[in-house]
Amino acid sequence: MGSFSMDEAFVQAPEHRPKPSVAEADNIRIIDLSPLLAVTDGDETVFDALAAEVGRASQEWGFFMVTNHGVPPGAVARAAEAQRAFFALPPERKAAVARSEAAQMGYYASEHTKDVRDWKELFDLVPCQPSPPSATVDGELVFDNKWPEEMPEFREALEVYGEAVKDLAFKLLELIARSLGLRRDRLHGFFKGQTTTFIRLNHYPPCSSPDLTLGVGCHKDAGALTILYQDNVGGLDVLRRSDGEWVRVKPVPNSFVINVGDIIQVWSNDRYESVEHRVAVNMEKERFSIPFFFYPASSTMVEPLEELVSEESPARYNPYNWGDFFSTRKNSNFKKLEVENVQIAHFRKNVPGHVQ
Ligand SMILES: O=C(O)CCC(=O)C(=O)O
Ligand SMILES: [Fe+2]
Repeated sequence: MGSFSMDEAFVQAPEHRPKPSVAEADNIRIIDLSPLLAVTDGDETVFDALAAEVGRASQEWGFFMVTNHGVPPGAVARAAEAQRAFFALPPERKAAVARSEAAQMGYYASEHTKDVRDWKELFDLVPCQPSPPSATVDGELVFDNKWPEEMPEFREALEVYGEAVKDLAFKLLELIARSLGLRRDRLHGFFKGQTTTFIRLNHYPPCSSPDLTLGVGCHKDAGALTILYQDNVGGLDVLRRSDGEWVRVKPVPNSFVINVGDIIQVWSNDRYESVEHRVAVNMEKERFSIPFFFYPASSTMVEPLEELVSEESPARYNPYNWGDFFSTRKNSNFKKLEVENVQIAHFRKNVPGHVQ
């Protein structure tokens, strides 16, 4: 990998540093999606049972795992192989596809989460490249993929992977909608046209001081859903709601971790809450992960769904424009900021009797 050496930019405040040992999470819901493959359009019972499981997990934890999800194991293996090959390239070849503030897809080695540098390098790409002229968000962000030269297999593997995971994303979106008592396709409209969905390849090199730093600082995912592949090293920690403890999510072969994001929290008017998570690093092993950030169209106004709002349960958030939110976030991850990053809490209404 490149040359990461420990310096103060990576050091977390004492309260954010990982403890020397983090308990493994138990009771995580692992939802077997194989019944979905068998469901015919007329048979809603099986679908509803899965939706109920997704609903319970989203309430209790804000995340769950899925198996038998329909993404071919070969497509995952090839994407993971391409990822390893890319990060093993010499620094100058990675620099040739570096992302910039204006054109945000590509390679990057100094991501910040809440103003502390993450111990990782990454590569971002969009799964569905828009046809020219390139799509922009708010006239600012350019979503053009940068492909490394002389690595056709890298591009091919990630395009195939992106298509397959996109299918899973829509299945999960249907389950979430149904779990909230809505029509299966209730949320589809937000993902029409040019979405802001992107795929991130993460590489966490071994670290000499894993007690001081994090691969990704604690955060919540801002989008709708995250579909995360992780290798078998481990390091993803989630904040357990029942007791506020950090617990480690043990890698399960052929599974994905699904995070409920902030947008679903807002759409559901707080029935579901997005999960706080972070990544710990270790001294011996590098780690790889691939989050697929399922994000709506940039023009989307995010607000509690009208079906879930009533006199007894008034809207807890003011509407916000996703494109503006996203570009502000992306730019702030790019560099250190003097001000607090934009959060959904900034759009929370003061609802009488509701203590948050
Ligand atoms: O690497 C992981 O397991 C999670 C990464 C993550 O949370 C993120 O990129 O938002
Ligand atoms: Fe995340």
